[in-house]
Amino acid sequence: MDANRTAFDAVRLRPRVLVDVAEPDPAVRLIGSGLSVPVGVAPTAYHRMAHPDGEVETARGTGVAGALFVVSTFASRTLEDIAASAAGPLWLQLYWLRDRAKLTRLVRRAEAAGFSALVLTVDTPHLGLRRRDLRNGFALDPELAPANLDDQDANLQHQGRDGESALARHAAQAFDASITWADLAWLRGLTTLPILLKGVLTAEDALLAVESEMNGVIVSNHGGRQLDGAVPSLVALREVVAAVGGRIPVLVDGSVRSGRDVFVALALGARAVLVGRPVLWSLAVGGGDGVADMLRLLTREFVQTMALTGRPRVADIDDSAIA
Ligand SMILES: Cc1cc2nc3c(=O)[nH]c(=O)nc-3n(C[C@H](O)[C@H](O)[C@H](O)COP(=O)(O)O)c2cc1C
Ligand SMILES: CCCCC(=O)C(=O)O
Repeated sequence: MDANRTAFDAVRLRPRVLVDVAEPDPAVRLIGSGLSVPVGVAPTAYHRMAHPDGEVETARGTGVAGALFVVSTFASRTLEDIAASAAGPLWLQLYWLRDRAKLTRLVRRAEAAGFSALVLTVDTPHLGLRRRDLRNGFALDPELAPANLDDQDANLQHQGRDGESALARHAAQAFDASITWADLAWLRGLTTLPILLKGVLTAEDALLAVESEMNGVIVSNHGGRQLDGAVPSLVALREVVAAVGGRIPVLVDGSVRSGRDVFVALALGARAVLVGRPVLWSLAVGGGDGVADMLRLLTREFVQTMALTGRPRVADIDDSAIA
């Protein structure tokens, strides 16, 4: 997690001057959707831990800011309720469940509710070793549950033995850790929605994603929550962008905390970024309005960086903008 942040801080900008920057334009199109800014909400579980109305508020605030919302498999509100309060594009993040009938139902509901892409998270065959969750015996509040999995039997609300995390126990029960590249054909055949792979950190896997007819990759080390010591996502971005060679969009997440960071990611070849923890913090503080404020702050900072680097259009942002 620290290395993700350090990688952003290490980048320096090369501003060009005497360029007409009277009206920088931060808007983009991404996988068929128009966005006011190349930013999306990263999938994070259980937004009702941060706000009583959970993902419904996140969707409202994200729509106000003209950004994208990637809804987690572990959303704590139904896909239908989230869609009803969304004013912008929604994508659904998937974990590959052992129960393929359940996975299929999730995809069908996303299609029916108007979700416009799927994001398969591939860095979590098992949950990472999260020592704090083990020490505090992490379990969900009895009020909370994964609203889209009909998993009443999941025992997520029950603390287990000392040193056990209910999340890790549930992941071990529910996730299929045996899937390989060959299994992607099944998902590809299930739906016509675009599919992106989240959690790619190498050129080799990015090439396999292209060969597997995936529609995008999200370069991510899961915010440092999975493989401790993995390469920072901003560093991995360079080799992934080079390998993909513009054939499919590359997104990145991990410690994006300002509009300058958004600019840096785009200069290194990302088409958009996802933001995780700041969404939960702003949701806890101010609900949907808090999320909208945070995303508009990122947008203002991004526009400011475009102006002061002399790159008034998103298409002008390339690696000539960084030292
Ligand atoms: C509390 C929390 C829950 C998360 N839940 C999910 C999830 O359900 N699915 C997923 O693909 N990633 C999940 N992630 C990872 C995020 O999507 C993202 O990759 C990571 O947080 C990096 O972004 P950040 O540094 O801006 O937080 C979670 C991250 C956090 C902090
Ligand atoms: C069982 C997975 C929980 C959500 C997740 O991906 C995370 O906590 O990072």
